[in-house]
Amino acid sequence: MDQDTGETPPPNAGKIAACWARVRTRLRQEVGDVEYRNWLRQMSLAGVEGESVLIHLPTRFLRDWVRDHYGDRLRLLCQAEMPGVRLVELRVQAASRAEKAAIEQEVAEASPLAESLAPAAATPAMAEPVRNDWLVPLDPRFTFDSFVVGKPNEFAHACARRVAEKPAQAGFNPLFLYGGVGLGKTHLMHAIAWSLRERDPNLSVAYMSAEKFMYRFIAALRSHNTMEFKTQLRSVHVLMVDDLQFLIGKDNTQEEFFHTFNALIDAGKQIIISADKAPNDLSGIEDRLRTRLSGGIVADLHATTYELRLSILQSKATISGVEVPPRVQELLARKIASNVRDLEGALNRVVAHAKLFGRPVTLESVPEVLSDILRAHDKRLSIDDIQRKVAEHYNIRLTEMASARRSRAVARPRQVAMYLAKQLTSRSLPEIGRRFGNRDHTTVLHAVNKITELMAEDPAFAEDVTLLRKMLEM
Ligand SMILES: Nc1ncnc2c1ncn2[C@@H]1O[C@H](COP(=O)(O)OP(=O)(O)OP(=O)(O)O)[C@@H](O)[C@H]1O
Repeated sequence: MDQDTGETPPPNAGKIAACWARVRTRLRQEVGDVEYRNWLRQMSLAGVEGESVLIHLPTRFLRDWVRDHYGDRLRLLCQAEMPGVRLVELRVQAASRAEKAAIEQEVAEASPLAESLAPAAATPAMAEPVRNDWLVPLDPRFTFDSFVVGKPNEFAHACARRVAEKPAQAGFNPLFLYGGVGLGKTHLMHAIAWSLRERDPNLSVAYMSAEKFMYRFIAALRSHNTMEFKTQLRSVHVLMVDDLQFLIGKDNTQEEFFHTFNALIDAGKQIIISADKAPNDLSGIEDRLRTRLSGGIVADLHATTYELRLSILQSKATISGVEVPPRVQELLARKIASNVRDLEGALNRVVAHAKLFGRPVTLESVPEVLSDILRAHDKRLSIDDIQRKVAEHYNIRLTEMASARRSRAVARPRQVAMYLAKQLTSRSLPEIGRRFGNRDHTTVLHAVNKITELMAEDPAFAEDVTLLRKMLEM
């Protein structure tokens, strides 16, 4: 009689149990103790039905994990040990008391390697994930769906997707994301977390900034509660730490992070780190930590390209529900090249303005709404730039800008260039004159007045000059 269930086991149950024990042993030998302990030891044999072996696992996440990572191997071992068996069926069901006891027994007999893990890491985490709100403040906007992929971020994005689909895979652990400010590191980390939690709500995913890690650690030290801090962190399945560069020079916190990192990686948990630089360029980080940080995959987010900025604007404009004409998107994508955060900020302001005043977004209204932002991002236009662009536009030689020739074919473009130099740079009239073949400031003034006049008289000419100006401003 089974003491746990009160049922009489079927006659061949002993034989099947022995076969199952051999399957487990062989699996353990093949994958190693650490991997076995993390992913496989909670399997329990539920029986054999026809040609199928039924195996229970306590959570959907574990069931999927075992199926995806060990399914084939498990089937082959079962076929080898149990004649007549062709299939393995994995089901989600909590283990009975007897099964739990067997698992505990197995943990007690675990290898020296498993026992040498930091004590807190030995907590069986899979069945009872520790939930701590401070570990997971995720931004609902930062998902894979809202992340726009382009050349500069496609590798980092592909790595993030991979980790979200198959966490803790060899070669992808840790995942180290780096890049300049506002390029999407945090966004990608949150997207991984959302994706993992969507697939298994029981999975405990911890996301925190390195700064938060430090404050929590210091608070734990002060309250003599470091054990709880360690236990909380080491019981998670996936740990994400954002802006690791914050730990530079914080020796004690770095040391603690190093131990947490090791304990989790050795226990087969996934770690995701972000920083502003690649591990090798993070000066002030201990060499041993640097080495471990580079031990998985390192992916960088490059500065955005015009095309990516445009795609991001298109995507965010659609979400905003306000019509943002393509020309306005092009203007913003050209002007605000620093990072996505700034680009988003500019778009948000344009959208908020349109909603508040009920006015459409136009190419004319944007420079006004964003005057401060655009000024800050203005590339300093030089008189050289203007002369080159104007000469190119009117198909004359650049040297004509400074020549003494007075024929209309060169004099008018020269006047346009002087006019634009006055409009688009902060140079004085005498300074501009000097750059146009040492002309007097009154000649520049005359050019400015003449062009203003012609623009008022001739719409086609005005359009031409306005176009030139826009091209220069972009
Ligand atoms: N490819 C992208 N698609 C959509 N939005 C993006 C993309 N890249 C960045 N963003 C947005 O830009 C903003 C800044 O991104 P995020 O906070 O992830 O940058 P970061 O690299 O973590 O910056 P920091 O180094 O300052 O922490 C966020 O609102 C994010 O949603």
